[in-house]
Amino acid sequence: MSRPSWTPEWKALEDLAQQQGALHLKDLCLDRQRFDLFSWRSGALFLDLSKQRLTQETLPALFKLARAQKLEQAIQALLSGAPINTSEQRPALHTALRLPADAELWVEGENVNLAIQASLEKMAQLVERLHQGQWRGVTGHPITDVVNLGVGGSDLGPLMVTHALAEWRPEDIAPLHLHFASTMDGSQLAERLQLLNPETTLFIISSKSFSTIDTLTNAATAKHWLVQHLGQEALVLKQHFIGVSAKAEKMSAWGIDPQHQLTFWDWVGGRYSLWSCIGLPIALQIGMAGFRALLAGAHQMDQHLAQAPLESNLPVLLALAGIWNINFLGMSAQAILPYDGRLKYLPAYLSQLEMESNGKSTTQEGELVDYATCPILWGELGPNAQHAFYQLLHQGTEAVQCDFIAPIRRYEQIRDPQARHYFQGQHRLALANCLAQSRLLMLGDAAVPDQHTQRDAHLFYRGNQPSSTLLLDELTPSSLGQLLALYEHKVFVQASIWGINPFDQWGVELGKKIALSTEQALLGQTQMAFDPSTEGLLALCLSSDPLQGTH
Ligand SMILES: O=P(O)(O)OC[C@H]1O[C@](O)(CO)[C@@H](O)[C@@H]1O
Repeated sequence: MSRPSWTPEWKALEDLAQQQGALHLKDLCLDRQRFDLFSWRSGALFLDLSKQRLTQETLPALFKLARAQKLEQAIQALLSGAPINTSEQRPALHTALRLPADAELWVEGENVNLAIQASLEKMAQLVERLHQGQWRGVTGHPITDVVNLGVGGSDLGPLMVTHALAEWRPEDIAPLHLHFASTMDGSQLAERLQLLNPETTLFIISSKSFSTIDTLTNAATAKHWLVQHLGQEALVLKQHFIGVSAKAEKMSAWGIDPQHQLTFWDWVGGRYSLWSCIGLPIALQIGMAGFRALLAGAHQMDQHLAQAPLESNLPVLLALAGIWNINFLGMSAQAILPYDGRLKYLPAYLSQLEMESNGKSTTQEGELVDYATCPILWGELGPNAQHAFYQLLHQGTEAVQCDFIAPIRRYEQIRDPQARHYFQGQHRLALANCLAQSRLLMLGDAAVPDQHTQRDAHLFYRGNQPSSTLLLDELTPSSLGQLLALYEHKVFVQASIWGINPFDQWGVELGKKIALSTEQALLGQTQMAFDPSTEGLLALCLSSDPLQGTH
């Protein structure tokens, strides 16, 4: 495939950007048709791009670029299980994980859905035992607390969804509290262990590779804590650990009972794995029925991706708006701004999804790109960010594209009418702020005509910051599944247009290797020469290491 930047379609977009670069959003939105022209619905999601700096010429030109880059064929290759992760010679089949139970997907002579359904079944049995209070620790007490030990995709997805859907916890299950510990320095685990009872605590060691040092170090500390309090190492391993990984042999070598191992496949990328048994904490939180509803929502979006024409295909539209901003309007930052506290961990999850997937600078053909790829993506709950970094969005020097995300309806399940009244009032306030902020970012101080009488420069809002608004009818397992699959596919569409592989992450490997040799130096076990800066810092750490001599 030719580089996108060498195609006539790219050149046409550059010309368009030259002609339209000076257009301000406040002028574009004089067109009363704009909302109808630039908004679309799929299932429970409504996407509004009318606050993007798009015109009626821009989108068709972007569709031409997408077609020139063979986007439709790329989507087909993704969904059919073609080996599109070329640097690791395998498919990226997270979409297979959410197929309906009776669907078939044949990849290299095997219907992969059989193994997927069997894995879900084993997961359901473990969930059932814990929900019924039948899983007991070594002293015979039922498990009440489950700690997920994992990092990256083995932490961020389950953490985010578990938090987002906490209200969907079935009422008729045994009390079960979920906790997450990811950081290698042990701070989260140390804090948790102080509050937990070893007799009633179960750990999930969640690691696709089962070789991630962060997770294995936390797991070793957890095992030591249990054995210290309960003795009986063999029983502790059996009764207090579940393993989730693509490497069954490594779980067995660590000591996890095969009955308590859940396995998945190399063709599920870590950051795309919440749909697999890595999603065990989600199923523990919302039950298997809720977990299956999440999968079904994602499948609905997969079908939309496969079937909708590019012109009304939500992931394609979201991706193309991003391509326009990044490659033709020169924006290198993107903010994720949910206006719902339940989506607190969505920005961190999307940071991994987008930046680990598309933070690349070589094409699939091994050439250096001569265009920008993934922007720096960060975010925070919108209402909190208003009191933190929105100042930069409104008056800083950076152009930032923003994604505003909110449910339309909330708190309908609260039975007490008075409490419902107060909470729905709070949600209305959040929605009002969401719409007001995107409007102000678009229009600048033209949003408030009186402001024009102010001449002081420090009061000036320039506006023209583009944003997308994503409204969910309400936040449910299904709508969240649709939203997450939307972003997964947006990432894939952008990667396809940029000609990069979104499914590998070689850029994180070297850091892991050199951390090992650096740890050797901190243990005083290497004569290896470092650079002067690192040597200076190592010397400082070594001179005050309380563990020196005890290793
Ligand atoms: O599940 P694992 O194998 O422990 O990996 C955790 C994370 O580490 C990474 O490989 C990056 O180091 C991520 O891609 C992955 O989600």
